[in-house]
Formats: sequence, C-alpha cells, structure tokens
Amino acid sequence: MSLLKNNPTETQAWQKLKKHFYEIQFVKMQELFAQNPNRIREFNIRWNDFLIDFSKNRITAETINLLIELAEETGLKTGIDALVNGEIINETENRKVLHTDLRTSKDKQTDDVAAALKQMQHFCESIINGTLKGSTGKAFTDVINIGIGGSDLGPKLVTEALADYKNHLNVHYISNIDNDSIQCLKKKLQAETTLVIIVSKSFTTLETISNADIFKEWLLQNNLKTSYHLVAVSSNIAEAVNYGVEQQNIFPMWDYVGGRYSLWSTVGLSTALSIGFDRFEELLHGAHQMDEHFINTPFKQNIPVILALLSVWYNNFFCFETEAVIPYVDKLKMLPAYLQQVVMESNGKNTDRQGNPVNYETGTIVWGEVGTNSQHAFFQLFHQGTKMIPTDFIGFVNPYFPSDLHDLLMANFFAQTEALMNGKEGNYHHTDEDTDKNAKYKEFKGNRPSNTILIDKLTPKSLGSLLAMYEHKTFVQGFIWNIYSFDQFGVEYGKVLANNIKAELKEKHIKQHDCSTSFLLNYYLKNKNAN
Ligand SMILES: O=P(O)(O)OC[C@H]1O[C@H](O)[C@H](O)[C@@H](O)[C@@H]1O
Repeated sequence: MSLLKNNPTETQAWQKLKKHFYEIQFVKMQELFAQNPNRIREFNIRWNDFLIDFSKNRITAETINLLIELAEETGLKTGIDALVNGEIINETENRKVLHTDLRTSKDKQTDDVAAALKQMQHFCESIINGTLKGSTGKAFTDVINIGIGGSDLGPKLVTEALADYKNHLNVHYISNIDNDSIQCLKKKLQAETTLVIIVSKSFTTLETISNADIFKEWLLQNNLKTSYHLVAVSSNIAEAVNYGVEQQNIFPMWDYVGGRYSLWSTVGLSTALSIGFDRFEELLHGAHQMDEHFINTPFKQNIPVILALLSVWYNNFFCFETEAVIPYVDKLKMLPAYLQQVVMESNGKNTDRQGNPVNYETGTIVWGEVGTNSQHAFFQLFHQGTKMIPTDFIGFVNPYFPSDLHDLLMANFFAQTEALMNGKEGNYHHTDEDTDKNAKYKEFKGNRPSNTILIDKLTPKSLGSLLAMYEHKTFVQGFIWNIYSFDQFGVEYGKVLANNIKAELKEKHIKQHDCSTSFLLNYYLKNKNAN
C-alpha cells in the first residue's frame, strides 16, 4: 500500500486552522496564562523520565484540537502503520523504511539484524578487552571512523553525548576531505594501535573513499596488515571487498535504513566500541521505547506528534522560517548539526507525493548551539529581534557529576523560556534608571514560543529516546506535508559536478562554465602552489 496522497491545504482542518490563526495570531501567551492558571496541566506530557512542557506556545486548546484534526484528516495513523509495518513508503527509491526494526525487542528482531548485532557485540568485546589486537600484537588504543553525513553525524553525536560512559578507547571522526585536519590526527596517533573503520552505506561516497585511501596508505606505510586494522560498515559488501577489506571485517547494513537514520545499525560501531556493547543496547532500548510511545499513544499525548504539529503551526500559519534547538549540556553540542541532516535532508522537498510542486512551505530550517553559550551569542535576536524563532530547550535534572554549578546552568535554562514568554512589558515597572532615553531599548515584548524538554539524566537510554523522538517528529511533518521524507535527490547534483571539476583541475583545463565558476577555477589554478 502506498501512502495517502493529500494536499494538506485542501483538508477541512487546514481551512479551519487558517481561520483560527487569523483569530489568535496576535493573542499574547501572557494573557492565556493569566486567564488559565492551570494551562500547564493542559499542555504538558510526562513520559518515562521525560517532561515536555509545551504550554509556552501560541496555542489554545482549540489550536491543538484542530492540529490533531489535520493529522487525522491527512491519514497520519495509516502513515505510522505503513512505516512500522515495512510498507514501501520510500516510493521514489522503492524501499521500505525500517530503522525502527534495528532497535526492536529481541523477540521481534529479524535474523539479519540479530546476526549483525551479534557480530558487533563479539567484535566490540574482543577489541575492548584486548583479545583482538593489531598486526604487531598490541591492543588497540584508538579508533578512526571515516564517514560523512549519516555515516558520521549520528555516531559522532552519540559518542560525544555519552562521553561519561567511555572506556579506554579513543574514537576520532574524519568526515570532511580536509587534509590539514587528517595530518593533525595522524600525528597524534600510533598506526599500530589504531583501528580504522570505513563507514559508507553506498561505499561510493567520494569524500569517504578519498579519506579511506589516505588512512589505508598510512597503515601500509607503517608495515601493518590491513586485515587486522581495517574494517568496513556498508550495504555494498561487494564494493567493500573490492576495496580490500577482508570479508570477515565487513559489518552489513541494509537499503531499508536511510543514512541519516542509521546510527542504530552497524553504523554505530564506533559508538559501541567507545561505550561498550551493553550501553549501545541501552541506547537502542531507549529508542524502542519512544517507538512504542509513538505508535501506541493517542495524538494528544504523543510527544513526536505534538512537537511536529506545533512546528507545522509555526511553519505554515505563522510563517516562521526557522526553529532552534538549544541543549543545556556541552555533550549535546553536535545535536543541532545532527538534526540538520535528519530534518532538512528529509523534509527539504518541493515536490509532493503526487509529483506536483507544493504550494505551501515544507522543511523548516533547524539550527542551534548549547546553552548558555548561545545566550551570549545570539539570544539578543531571540528576545528583541524582528524574527520569531520557536525553540526547543533541552535540559537534564541530574548531571553526571552533581554540583551547585548545575543549578546555575538550569537557572538559566528556566529563566530563558520565562523571559521569552513574558518579556518585560506589562509587568515591568520603570525605575529611575530606566526612565532614561534608553528605556525603549530595554523593553521586550515577549510572546516568543518555546518547548521545554526536561529529562532526568543524559543516559544511553534517554538519549536513544530523545533522538527517536526527533526522527518521528520529522516523519510526521513530512507525512502531513505530503512529501517523500526518505530520499535525498537534492544532494546528488553537486556531487556529479564536483567529479567533473576534479578532472578538470587535474588536467589544468577549465571547460566553459558560467563566467563566475570559470573565473573562480582559473583563479584557483593560477594561485595554487604560488606561495
Ligand atoms: O553512507 P554513505 O553512502 O557514504 O552516504 C553518506 C551521505 O551521503 C549523502 O550526503 C547523502 O545525502 C546522505 O544521506 C548520506 O548519509
């Protein structure tokens, strides 16, 4: 069965939402809170160790009801069933979308997934306990993950986020084709105690293979056997073998797992090496729990559904173009970059599921940085700029190392959402100082929306749930927008042109491009090696 193909703007719910929007677009959240002291009860979801407070949004009970009507009218329930039942919902690539299968309970695992997890477990345990050694007989101390996009961002994010669970292995990530940074890393490492993992679903990605060439050469120059030091993760086993990776060193993945949804698969090998396989399983378990919540919970209490609908509300009715994600913990520094791929590669589409150009906005722009750093960088614009940036604030009740400093961090976390909502108008009394000529500049109007995502502690399990939450939020939005969220044709064209230009640069013969590109290429060639 293929997905229902509804233009969302042609639903009754959309028309009702439009009317409702005109009625409440200028309503102040401050007033809604004043009118209803129990507003938080209506707009929060408690689930496992998560508390989602979505009361500080420009919504009323009717808004949520209408948004849920939209989800129902576009057939979201059928869409969720189609996703988890393995229908071919990635129609443009003729593929199922089954990243949820990677983290399902053991009794429901497919043979493929179970076998790959076993292979990972055995490998990780042998590397970590030192029984599997490099070709000179020394145990491994370092691991390099060479991959890009989904073969880098997810594993890197999780490994960094779970640094408190790290063992003695140091894991490094190489993604960009930046020889300067590669040389820096090589200088730091001993080749004989380094394991190199080439991660590429396709095993044809130019950046990854070019970087792999350099590290393969490095192993050989150090008289090491690649059969001991080189492993691969790929769905293209033949190409990995062709590249020179021993068959038993290849970890399979499958075409039904999109790159940006693949950290749960063998693509997570570097993470499992860093935190141990048991912890990796806890990550999968956390994601599975969120899957169950997503599949089984009525929309009104369904975290990914509610977050997605709020985002649709701002994107399509208020026409706010971007949204921010601000995690109040350094270990989630990578989260915005990771979400940029998940959200923007999935939903940055302008053709609907019927092949028509869409006549409404789709993919939101996601960005962010850790709090409190972001407060001292761009929150000025959040509070007083002309743009509205709906923001997810992500914080943890308990840090890994309890201290008073954490209260200070969290005081900032709570203060920001309060300030964004209340501003300084109305409840603000001018002091002598503020009756000066700058008083106007010191006021801000508030009414700026945010979600507070408060989690007990950053653990493998809660991280798994958090990331799965955003995956499903992205799915819901793409579904409602009637687009295909699981292909990425937009990324292809630049790659083709890069290959052509690479050949031209080698031959020092620049073909006719547009005058800007030709000018740039000639300038580059002329000045290359000039100093
Ligand atoms: O894992 P690979 O096949 O090397 O692909 C790496 C990345 O390549 C492209 O950028 C795709 O758009 C991404 O979705 C993918 O994650």
